[in-house]
Amino acid sequence: MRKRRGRLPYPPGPRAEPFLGHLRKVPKTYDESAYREMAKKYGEIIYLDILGKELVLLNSEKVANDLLDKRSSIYSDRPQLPFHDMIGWTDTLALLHYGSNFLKMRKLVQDQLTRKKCTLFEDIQLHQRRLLIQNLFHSPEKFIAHLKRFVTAVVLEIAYGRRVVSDDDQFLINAATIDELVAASGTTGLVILDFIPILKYVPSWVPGAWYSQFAQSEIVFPLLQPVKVILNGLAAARPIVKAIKDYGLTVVQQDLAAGKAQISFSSMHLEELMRQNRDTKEEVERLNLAAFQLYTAGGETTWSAMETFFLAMLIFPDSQREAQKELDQCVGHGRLPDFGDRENLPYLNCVVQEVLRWYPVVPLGLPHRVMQDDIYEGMFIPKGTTVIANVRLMLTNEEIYHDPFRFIPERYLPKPEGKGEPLPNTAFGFGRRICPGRWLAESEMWVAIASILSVFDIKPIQNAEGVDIIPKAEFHDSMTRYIIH
Ligand code: HEM
Repeated sequence: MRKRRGRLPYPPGPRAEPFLGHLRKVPKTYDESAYREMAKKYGEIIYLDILGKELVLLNSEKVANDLLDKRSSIYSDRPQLPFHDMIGWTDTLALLHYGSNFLKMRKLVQDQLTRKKCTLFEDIQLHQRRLLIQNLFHSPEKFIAHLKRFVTAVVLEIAYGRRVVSDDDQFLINAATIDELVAASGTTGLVILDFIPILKYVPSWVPGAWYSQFAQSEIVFPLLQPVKVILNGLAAARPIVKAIKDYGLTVVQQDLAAGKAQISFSSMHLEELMRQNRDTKEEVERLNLAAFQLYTAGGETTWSAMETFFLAMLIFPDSQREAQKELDQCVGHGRLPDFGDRENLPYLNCVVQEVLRWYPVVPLGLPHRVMQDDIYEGMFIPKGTTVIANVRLMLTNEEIYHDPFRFIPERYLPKPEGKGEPLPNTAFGFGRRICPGRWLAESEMWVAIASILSVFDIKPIQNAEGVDIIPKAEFHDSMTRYIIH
């Protein structure tokens, strides 16, 4: 353990090399078994220095809660993310630095998405799930597209009051472009890589370096092809992001002027600002970014979780049958489940939780940054350190979750039916940055999962010999995680 100028030690970690620090000691992509080994060796909190960038990895829920939750007042900043800055991404809530603008924008979003207020959006979800079921019935092979459309349509209607009516709706196209950008934040980092080739070796999970994984991948992002052709760089995406950011609120402003705006997050706040004569450029821009964040943060994450649900049902068919048995008993065959059934379907509720735990959508959470020097259990954590919660490790901790790599929904049921294991709340992050959309996400997942299982069996396709092809649980990691097809 190194000493900080002869005083308190940093948290433990591998031995560093001059200049490179721990660059060569950590795996290049997010290799969870390597980080598991590291955690076994060095413990709940690990210090790493990668080319002078100080990082602390938190490996247990206790330490994450102690720092990110209980000391939230100093652990709620985000690190500098130059590549995301280049595409004009860092003024959105999720990446915004802590400060008064963040607090105001966070309040706007959070107040709208409380557990209670989410019930206001149930009709939107019920309408969209009906379309989801119809779409799955007509073209089950396009289930990923249907899931994307479902989650995107829900958040779009909440944000802007616009109902998606066709697949070529401009809002859907914008959302798809944004999804690609989030995933490809890297490819476009090639510009920087050209200048500082050593960055290629920075592990892709290091915040701001997601690009390095994609720089070498062969993932194709069709909507972004023109961007790559023009400049092969992130900066070229900036005007696209700006245009998409402004699109939604402009539509709402036009609808309001024409007297045909539907009630939505944007219309309500805009009208309120106008009523109070507070519709300054700054306030309107904050609202614009908050609305934009609703559908960017709320789309890909929830869709990715739904995709994980399909995978789990293929690999663990017994859980599917158990949930269907419960649905048959409680809801019967004459109707689709609705939110009133939620409390009567304990097993199904556990399925939703287990999807969030089994393969968390954001396995390393979003990075936090400590705003002042701190001391934790005798260890020194310098101001400016990036703090990463290894959520995947926490949610597969054998001391908390038995047989953690298996999908076992009943683990959450009280004893003796279940094991009374804790719900995987850490999947939504920590402290003042905890996901404000968590109630909505769970509600969308619930209604989609309950409806799908009440009318369909999820089964694997078969090869020419009639043998089931069960996909592997393999994921791409970008900011969120999604399944390799
Ligand atoms: C299964 C679905 C979802 C998962 C797993 C998820 C997870 C997360 C995580 C891990 C964070 C970072 C928390 C931290 O920094 O400690 C986050 C932030 C955020 N999420 Fe979600 N999320 C989901 C759905 C949603 C939805 C539906 C919305 C809104 C409609 C949303 C809006 C946001 C926003 C605005 C932030 C940034 C908060 C901030 O930085 O203060 N999320 N989410």
